[in-house]
Amino acid sequence: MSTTSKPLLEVNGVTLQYKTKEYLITATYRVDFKVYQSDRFVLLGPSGCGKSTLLKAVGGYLTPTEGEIRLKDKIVTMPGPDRMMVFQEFDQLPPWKTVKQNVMFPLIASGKLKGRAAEEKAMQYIEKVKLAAFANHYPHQLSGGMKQRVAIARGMAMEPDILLMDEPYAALDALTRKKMQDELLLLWDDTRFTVLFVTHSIEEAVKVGNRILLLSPHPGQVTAELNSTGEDTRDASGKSLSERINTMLFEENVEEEEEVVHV
Ligand SMILES: Nc1ncnc2c1ncn2[C@@H]1O[C@H](COP(=O)(O)OP(=O)(O)OP(=O)(O)O)[C@@H](O)[C@H]1O
Repeated sequence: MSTTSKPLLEVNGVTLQYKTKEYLITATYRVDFKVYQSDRFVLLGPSGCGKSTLLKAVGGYLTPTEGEIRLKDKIVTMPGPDRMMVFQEFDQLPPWKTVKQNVMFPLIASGKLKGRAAEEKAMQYIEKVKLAAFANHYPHQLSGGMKQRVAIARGMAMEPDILLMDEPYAALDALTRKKMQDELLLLWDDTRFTVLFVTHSIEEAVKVGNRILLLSPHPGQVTAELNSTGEDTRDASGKSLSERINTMLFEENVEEEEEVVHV
């Protein structure tokens, strides 16, 4: 990330609400952050602080009540191929499609490419994630880490500006989760994609992110923004980054009732 370059994604004073006839829930309140090219930007905060809601808004599935979201200076108003969501649980790859067919699918479904061109583009990204030898395999023949690479290749083949990942490892056991995080970082070393990553694990945020945005409990507001080297380094006072984050997130928190305003 270079602060002198222009941000890729800007979230400016974004308030997000869920409104129905019966209720109004404020999920985030006036959130600001900027994501730069090749950032691994993590949204971190307790359950219910609005991380997924923010990601949905960046994806264009939800319109801010207040503020704006800009991608390459253009206001986000709807979903688009410039923002690809990498789905939670990589078993969502259709099992009846081969690796190549899985990666080709969004290219064809979106009308971006057809036939041979779609196949070539898919193969280009399958090679990037080092799965060329498995292009004709089916998802059940792959390890979890390989499935993750297919899911990322599928997102990257669309050549989006940013990949969106919502708690991708939440359902995994600790060992598999660690492996998947390592795989993601290796892949990032090779390709330098930009990713906006949601988690509520401090450990995961410190490892996966180069920048971490801390959100307060419901409704989510920015508490702090921190850099991470990937190591849980100690500062001059002897406190590790994860300890400092833990203090910032939880020290003064009292368990709060969800704020539901009946209208
Ligand atoms: N579709 C919805 N309709 C109404 N309220 C919703 C909806 N989705 C989320 N919310 C509410 O918005 C708030 C933020 O939810 P969100 O899922 O964004 O939080 P989160 O930080 O991603 O939580 P978690 O870590 O548990 O996934 C919560 O109070 C939640 O109950």
